[in-house]
Amino acid sequence: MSTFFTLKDFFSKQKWNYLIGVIWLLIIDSIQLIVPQIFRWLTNDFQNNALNNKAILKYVFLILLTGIAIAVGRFFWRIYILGTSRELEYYLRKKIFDHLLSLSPNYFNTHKTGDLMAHATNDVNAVRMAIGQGTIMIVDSMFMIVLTLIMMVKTTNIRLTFIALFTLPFIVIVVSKFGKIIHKRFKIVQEAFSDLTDITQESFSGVRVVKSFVQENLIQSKFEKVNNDNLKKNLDLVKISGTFHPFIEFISSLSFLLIIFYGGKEVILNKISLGDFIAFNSYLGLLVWPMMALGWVINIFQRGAASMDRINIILEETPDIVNNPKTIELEQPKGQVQFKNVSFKYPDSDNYALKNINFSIEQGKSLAIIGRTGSGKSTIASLLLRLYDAQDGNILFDNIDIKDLSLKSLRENIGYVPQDNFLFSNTIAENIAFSFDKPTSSEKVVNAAKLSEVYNNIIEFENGFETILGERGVTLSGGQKQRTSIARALIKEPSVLILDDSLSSVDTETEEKILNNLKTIMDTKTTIIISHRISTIKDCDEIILLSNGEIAERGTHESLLLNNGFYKNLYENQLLEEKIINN
Ligand SMILES: Nc1ncnc2c1ncn2[C@@H]1O[C@H](COP(=O)(O)OP(=O)(O)OP(=O)(O)O)[C@@H](O)[C@H]1O
Repeated sequence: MSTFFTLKDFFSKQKWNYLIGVIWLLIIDSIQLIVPQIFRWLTNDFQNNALNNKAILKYVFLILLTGIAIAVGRFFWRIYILGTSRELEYYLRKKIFDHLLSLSPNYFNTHKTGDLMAHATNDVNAVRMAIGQGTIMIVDSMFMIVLTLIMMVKTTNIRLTFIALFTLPFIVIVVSKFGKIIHKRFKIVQEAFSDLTDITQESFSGVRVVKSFVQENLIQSKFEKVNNDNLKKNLDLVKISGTFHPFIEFISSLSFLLIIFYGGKEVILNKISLGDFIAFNSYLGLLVWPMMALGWVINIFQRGAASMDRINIILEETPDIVNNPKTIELEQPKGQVQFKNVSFKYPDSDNYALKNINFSIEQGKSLAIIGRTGSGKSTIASLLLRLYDAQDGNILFDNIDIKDLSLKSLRENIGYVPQDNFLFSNTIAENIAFSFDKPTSSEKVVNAAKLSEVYNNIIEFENGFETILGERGVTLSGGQKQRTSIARALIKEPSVLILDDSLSSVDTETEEKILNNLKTIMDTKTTIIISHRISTIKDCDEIILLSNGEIAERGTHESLLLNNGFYKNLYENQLLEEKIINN
């Protein structure tokens, strides 16, 4: 039960709904117990020749009335208990989603999206079933067992009731043995489903790569393997559930045999009336269902508990990057950035991605970071945004250690254009205005689009800024995506703008226009440009050249050329490339 402790807030909020539902359930159960009594009266009247038309009508009316009452009552307990379990589904999904959002980026490097999706769907469903259907069955079966036993003793005698209960201990043993196996197998089934969701998600996210490399067969066979594995694990579960239920049904129905034998004898010996015997059998019929329900409850609870275990693992995960107890908010940010002896290793990596990095950018100045692929350029941006924390050294924003700033304040003041330029399946306007909680003025959106030189492309689309992007709409070209991402960062009017290789798909003419636009709006702000192209960064106030995570060269474009180092080499190679292309 401690597995479900995570849901205590939900239960304390919803306890009244559950209580009302349970009360309705108990009322209906009690009404159900009247039905065998009606049969008993009817049989006894019949046996005593007291059954006339009026009596038959009375019994028909009574049966009808109990039928209606049961139907109405069932409606209410369904609404209160099953309705509340739907609320639980909503609550739990939101809790998982909100918690995942609070986790640091590294969590998502080590956990597959498909797996997380499976938790939010199948596992949440299994918990809902346990809390909804499971609760109904446990309350229902316990109450029915107790009341039915009382009615059985009252209708006949304690001896016959004990005989009817002969099978109960066997049921308890079978239930506990099977329960453990079901728990284990259901966990395995859920893991297999996670793998299935994962491969489906990955195959279709990468469908363009799959098609262009003509690897449909490879993906198909991978899917087939996982699908097959999922089938096998489900069949293992079905086998155990398939043995469990008939077994329980068989054991519980043995009671009927015993009662027909012993009860029949008591009728012959006139110890009980025929009416009593029929009512007793009806009660036994009522008892079989709760006994079987106990079996189902165990099955459903074990599945729910297995899924809750899996969900708890996510909910217990703590974010690596959190606010300090006392955080500072940036009041009037200037955008000064300083790296002091910063060294950093990615989690689970033995090598330093950055080693002893030192630089400082004053307000209104620009810094360029250049270097071979994998030299650590993007890592500098990630550290400044506190997507990771450096193991050594300090990073200062306006002379405050970024670990002392609130994450919100720090990130709100940085306009980041990431390398992957991810855009959501929303309208272009919504993508550009992504940093605003409320809809922002279209004038701001248009202005940002003009500054990033994507405006003319957007207005050419039939729906302009209202064009929907992604799976449900238009696919932008690489350059259009990059410029839309730049607009998304510029609209924030950030104190620090980071362009991470954000002009690589833009032609040099457009690049120049964008850089000129930036010069005017960023004159009092800080710009960090990460690039492979020297044409993008040559006008920056300082350029640092990274090599294997270390600053190998630094200076202005002119001073670096005089250095005769790797930078000059790179510049000459790029000039040569340009010449070849232009010829
Ligand atoms: N999440 C991560 N976990 C482990 N290692 C990582 C991670 N991200 C990057 N690295 C490694 O850190 C090093 C620096 O990566 P980084 O992305 O900063 O390079 P970069 O200079 O920006 O490269 P590029 O020009 O290709 O974008 C690389 O060796 C890379 O493999």
